[in-house]
Amino acid sequence: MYLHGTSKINDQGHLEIGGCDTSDLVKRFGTPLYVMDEALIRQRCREYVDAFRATGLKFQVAYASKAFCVMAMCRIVEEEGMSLDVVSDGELYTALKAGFPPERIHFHGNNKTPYEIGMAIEAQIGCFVVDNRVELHMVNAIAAEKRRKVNILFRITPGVEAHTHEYISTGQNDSKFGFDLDNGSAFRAVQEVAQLPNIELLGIHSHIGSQIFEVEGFQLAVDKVIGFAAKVRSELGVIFSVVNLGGGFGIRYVEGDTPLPVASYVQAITESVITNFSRYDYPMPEIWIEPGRSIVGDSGTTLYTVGTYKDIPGIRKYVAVDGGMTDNPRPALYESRYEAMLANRANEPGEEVVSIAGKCCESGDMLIWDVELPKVNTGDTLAVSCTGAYNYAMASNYNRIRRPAVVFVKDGEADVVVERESYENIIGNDVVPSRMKQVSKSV
Ligand SMILES: Cc1ncc(COP(=O)(O)O)c(C=O)c1O
Ligand SMILES: N[C@@H](CCCC[NH3+])C(=O)O
Repeated sequence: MYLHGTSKINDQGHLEIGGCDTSDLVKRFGTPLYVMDEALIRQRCREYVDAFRATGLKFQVAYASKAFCVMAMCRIVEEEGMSLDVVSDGELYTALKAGFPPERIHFHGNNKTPYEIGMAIEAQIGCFVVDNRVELHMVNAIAAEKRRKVNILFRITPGVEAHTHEYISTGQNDSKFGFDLDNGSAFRAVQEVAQLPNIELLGIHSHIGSQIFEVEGFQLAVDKVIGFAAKVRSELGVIFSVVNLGGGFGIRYVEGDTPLPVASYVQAITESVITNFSRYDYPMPEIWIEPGRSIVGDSGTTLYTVGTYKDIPGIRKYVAVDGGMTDNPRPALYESRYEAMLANRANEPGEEVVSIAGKCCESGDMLIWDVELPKVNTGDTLAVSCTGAYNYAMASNYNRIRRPAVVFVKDGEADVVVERESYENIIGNDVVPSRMKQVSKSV
């Protein structure tokens, strides 16, 4: 397993993260356990902010909180001077409760409800990224009711297909997201804004997909954006002051993944904006981006306890852990691949190739198909790396499995930022109607 950030193998032959021995973490907090390397999260935030600062351009780096949205994470993002992108009332609520400055919050999503729009306007968030015409009119009407003028960006589909899994690519024309550039709906939307007194159009947004390793997709998107911006300026006299190029910057999950350094993505994007906008003699806009995965993905490691195993001679050996698709649905959803190691025997050489199964009643509940490990025993600790993004965020209670705790580790200290769910949490929203027969005994 590749060791990210502060992860290392210590003198006891144990995996250590953020100065904490994972064997101690397991004893203290139990498993499954999400362990987040706080120094690495902060390093990633700074890589983006520093790379933009070096350009001298106006910018905002908005963390796409959908990747991992908890209050402690919102605090880090605030402390690192970034903005925050939310896509639901739940994410907005989390950010506001964490004391995140509302003016640095951007609200995304293809179906914001009137309630969510009202809540965000009341909170005085920085801007809405408006996805479609119905929403545009809804935002204007709700803003009018509340006697406010709200900032928006238009999300456009630039017609760029990033090379990524079909389910996580979003920039192509046949997409549920955004205004189409090619069929004129984006242009008509800009025309309509002139009639909407409670809307202030700041600019345009494009997101081409996720887990992207090349810069060409972003450059193509900039090319489309400037073409559109120039047409809008010449035909409607409207000038965009913000261009948001979304997120999607890839990370190294497994050997063979070849992400670029953060600074290279930023450099490619800023250079492309400078070149293209200068070519049209267009005033340089503020550049915004929205990384999620590349801020938190490689900081996360999930620790599991090995339970049962089953050897099918000539076929494979299944090793089952105490979590699975409930804490990491990505392999089941996207066939995503992960690396793993035995955290309690981290120096021992590989002896067998096994497949890691989860504990759900579901054949597809597999975390890793083939991984080389020392001979695995019941009770070993399995560490799966790169689980910081879209794991806790997408976790479920399928089979009524309780969601694991999340700890932040840094300089030898471990702080719980999300408690392990309790049985009370599991049944907390259940209601047994009084007409149903009372049980004589309860646990
Ligand atoms: C609009 C938008 N912005 C930002 C992101 C964050 O993407 P990533 O986590 O790949 O950086 C996404 C998710 O793909 C998204 O849909
Ligand atoms: N949730 C996805 C990516 C979608 C990102 C949001 N548009 C993942 O785990 O990779």
